[in-house]
Amino acid sequence: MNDSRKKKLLTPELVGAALKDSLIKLNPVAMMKNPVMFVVEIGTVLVLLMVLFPAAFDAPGSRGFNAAVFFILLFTVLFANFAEALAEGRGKAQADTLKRTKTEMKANKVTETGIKTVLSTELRKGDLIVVEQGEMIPGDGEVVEGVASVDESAITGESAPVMKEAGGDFSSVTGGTRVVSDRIKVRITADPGESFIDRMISLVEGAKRQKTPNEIALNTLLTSLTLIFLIVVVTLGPIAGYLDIDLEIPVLISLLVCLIPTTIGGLLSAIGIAGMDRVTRFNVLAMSGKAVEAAGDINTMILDKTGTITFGNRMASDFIPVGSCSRELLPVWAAIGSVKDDTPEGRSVLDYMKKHGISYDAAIAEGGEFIPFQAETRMSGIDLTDGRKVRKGAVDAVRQWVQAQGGDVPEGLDANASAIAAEGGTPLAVAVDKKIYGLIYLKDTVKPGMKERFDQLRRMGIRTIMCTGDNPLTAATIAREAGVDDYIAESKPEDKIAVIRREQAAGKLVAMTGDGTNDAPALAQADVGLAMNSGTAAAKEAANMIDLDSDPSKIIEVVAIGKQLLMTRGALTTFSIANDVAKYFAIIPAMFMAAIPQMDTLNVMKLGSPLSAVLSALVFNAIIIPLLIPLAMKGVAYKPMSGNKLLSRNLLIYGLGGLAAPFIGIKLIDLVVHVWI
Ligand SMILES: Nc1ncnc2c1ncn2[C@@H]1O[C@H](COP(=O)(O)OP(=O)(O)OP(=O)(O)O)[C@@H](O)[C@H]1O
Ligand SMILES: [K+]
Ligand SMILES: [Mg+2]
Repeated sequence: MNDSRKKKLLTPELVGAALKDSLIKLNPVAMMKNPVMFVVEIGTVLVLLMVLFPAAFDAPGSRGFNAAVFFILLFTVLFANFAEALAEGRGKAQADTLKRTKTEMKANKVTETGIKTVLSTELRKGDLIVVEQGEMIPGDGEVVEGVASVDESAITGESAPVMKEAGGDFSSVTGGTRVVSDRIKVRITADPGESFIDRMISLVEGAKRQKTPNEIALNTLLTSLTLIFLIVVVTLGPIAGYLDIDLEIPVLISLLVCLIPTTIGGLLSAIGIAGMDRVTRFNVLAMSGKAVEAAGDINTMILDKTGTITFGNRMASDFIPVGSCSRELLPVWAAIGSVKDDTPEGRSVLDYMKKHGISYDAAIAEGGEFIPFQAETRMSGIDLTDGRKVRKGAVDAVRQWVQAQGGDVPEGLDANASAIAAEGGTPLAVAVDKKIYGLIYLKDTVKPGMKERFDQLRRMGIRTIMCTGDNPLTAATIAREAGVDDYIAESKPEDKIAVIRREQAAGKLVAMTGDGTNDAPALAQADVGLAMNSGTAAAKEAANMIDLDSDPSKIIEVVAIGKQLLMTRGALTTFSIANDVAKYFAIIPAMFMAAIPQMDTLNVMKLGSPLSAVLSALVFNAIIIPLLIPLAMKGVAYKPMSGNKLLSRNLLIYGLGGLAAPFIGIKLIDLVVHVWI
């Protein structure tokens, strides 16, 4: 998949398929979706009828000229179709590659009577399966038991295997990937036909591609312009008749086609498709073009800390006893409080014990009531059968829990917690009933290169806010180290949504990246929600983009592509309309010159003859479309700078360029055409 994604823009196969598709797209039913080009198609058919049956028309004019007009018009439509077909082609090719990886697989389904081998297509949401080392994971799901390394290259193109484990934010697995070591039990989360690969196929195929609100608005504008020029040209006939000038229908049709915005009309959908495709080539799946466009206008970005800005494997790296607790006792209670905690943090406590050969009596925990970690309480633990309650969690949460029972806070707790936090670590307090025993030092590191990436975002005019459930001191340290603009500590899932809503209420567009189930509501609320592929199924479901490489800083590229998409569309619209204005000056004087000699002052271009003027303008109008296909596909050049600067620069280049290009182009074409007629 990744290989095909990075393929060159043009291959002979892609061009061949696009040529064929351009003919198929001539079907008027399909053409009607693009009103500008549909008008050109109707004109083409009319002129063809005049070439074939001149006797049926009042003033058909010269047959040779009409035939020339017919061919140029036909190519105008074909060029526009070709642009769209070419943009769609890469996605179709990718979809074919994906479909080939989607073969039927065997699955080991867990049933009441034991493990049964079934076909992957028989699996339904909620089914439990077991996947052994070397086997393909037969469907999307969440690991409910075990840890395994999984080769996800089929979807991400990345050959290094990734760890998947029950409980945490790294529990979701994708059908079609392979377990390279160990064995996991997986609960299936998607019915057949609704899997991640299925969604990916329909995405790259563009099967569900819908016009974005921006595209619809632009289309309405282009259609209105077309309608206005249609009225102008239709009324021109009688006016010319009154002045005793014969304007034949093919000449009027040519004039109309030159005046209506065919350049942008022909390239509009190619620009949108190519923008989506550029996002895909960065290994990001965008669920809609709307999401990509929204990314181009983002003002604020919300990121969570653990796993996004840091690596996210918060591991117990040290134990710091406080008060009268001994160095030996603290890890034991921490471990007893973690025996059933299958979050990465909880498991890391048990790993520490194993690694350092510290033994403890796990039997104490037997029969106890496990208290799972919750983002709301920020604690986890166990209520033992003898009545003792063990808790570990965020320092202030545990402190409050102890104080509520009338317990005291030992000296040194805060100082030690602050010391851990100041290093960017997360301190977890451990308590049994009324007594706090000490701290677990959870270590995590900031991913490299974060500072540069946030600098880049700042230059694009985007403010970054880190939202974390962690304490204010740890949050401040990591925020400083990573270089975010602002941070919010001790935030619960609803706080993230509140921040997003607050920004949105101030008229800002908000992007959010996340991977956890607790991020899902915020991902859904944000204008651009980018979920990590490593994240939970809930997060991926809620988001409108998924990063296959699970690199949250990738949002920077997505924003750049979104901006580039909006700019490309704006630039080509400006160019197209400026072009049409210039064509007006080429054709109108030439058409009326014979009858109104004063028109000659307007005839700045001094074209060979009225007929060669019309043909030259029409040829220019047609060939500008294929000439601009590379720009439409690649997008205009983008550098991080303020929106206003970019806008004025583009207006200058594409507005003035659009005015000048036809004068030069039409004059050159006329020099050649004039020789023939
Ligand atoms: N397994 C656990 N048991 C007890 N407490 C935990 C556990 N995991 C985390 N905590 C505590 O709860 C706090 C909130 O954790 P959580 O994972 O919800 O943060 P978050 O909202 O996802 O933010 P971020 O991912 O940005 O750090 C942590 O800072 C830590 O103090
Ligand atoms: K035009
Ligand atoms: Mg988290």
